[in-house]
Amino acid sequence: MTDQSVAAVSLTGVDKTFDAGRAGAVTALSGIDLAVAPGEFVSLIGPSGCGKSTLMRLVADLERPSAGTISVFGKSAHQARLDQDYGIAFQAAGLLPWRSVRANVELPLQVHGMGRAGRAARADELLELVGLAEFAGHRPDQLSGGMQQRVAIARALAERPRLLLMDEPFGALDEMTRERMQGELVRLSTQTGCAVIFVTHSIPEAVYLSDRVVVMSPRPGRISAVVPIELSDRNEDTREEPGFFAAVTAVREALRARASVELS
Ligand SMILES: Nc1ncnc2c1ncn2[C@@H]1O[C@H](COP(=O)(O)OP(=O)(O)OP(=O)(O)O)[C@@H](O)[C@H]1O
Repeated sequence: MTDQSVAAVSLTGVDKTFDAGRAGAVTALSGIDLAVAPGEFVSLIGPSGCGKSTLMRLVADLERPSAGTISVFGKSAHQARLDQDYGIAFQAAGLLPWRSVRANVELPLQVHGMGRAGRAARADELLELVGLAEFAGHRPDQLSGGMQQRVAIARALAERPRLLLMDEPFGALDEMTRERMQGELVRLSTQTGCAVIFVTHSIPEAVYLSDRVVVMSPRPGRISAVVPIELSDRNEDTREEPGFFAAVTAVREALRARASVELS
């Protein structure tokens, strides 16, 4: 059972500076405070270079913060990575080219000792979900970029994680597939109660998916606004509803407000 009193992810006073050689130091993130509750869906949005991917990489323990603390379900980011407390779907699909699509999806289950029949059943279910059932026997390089991305999402979901870290996972998908995947992701996160941190450049996507949209600004990367999204439901009609447009406008204005401060 999930302990609701412990944040899924908590960042406190987090800074990240990169040493960029002769170009000097780059402050990618400064003073980041963010807590994501168990089961909460939070999107990160902001202009290119504002540190969205860096923030995700810190949570996933692929980078270390220069200052501040990060915890994942009350553990250090490092321990959470060792314990594989989350599923990851990042921009590059990161599939193993020599394994079939099915074997890629089964990989985390295999690593954790699940038997052959259980793995196969779960992989079938997930490949059905992402619309790739008939490609189970293909190698990743026989699929388009968007299809590879869907395999990566299926793999991230394989172990029913209580946290998903997703960095522009739908960026390479056509609009119709993207909307279908958004619907599936909402359904999945609601059904499984998993928390999600989701990086996107799309305002409507962030609004459709999220409980809160975190708006970031660059140089240095900071959180400039947090917009709560209060939609009663997410279904096929949601994108046509006045509440949806109002939320899109609120996020757009938060992004614009920041851009106009920078230009002035
Ligand atoms: N390994 C690194 N070494 C040096 N600088 C880096 C490194 N990784 C990121 N940066 C810098 O940190 C800043 C934030 O980069 P990051 O990729 O996190 O931004 P982003 O918001 O995800 O951008 P995008 O929307 O374009 O994907 C940028 O200025 C980038 O150049």
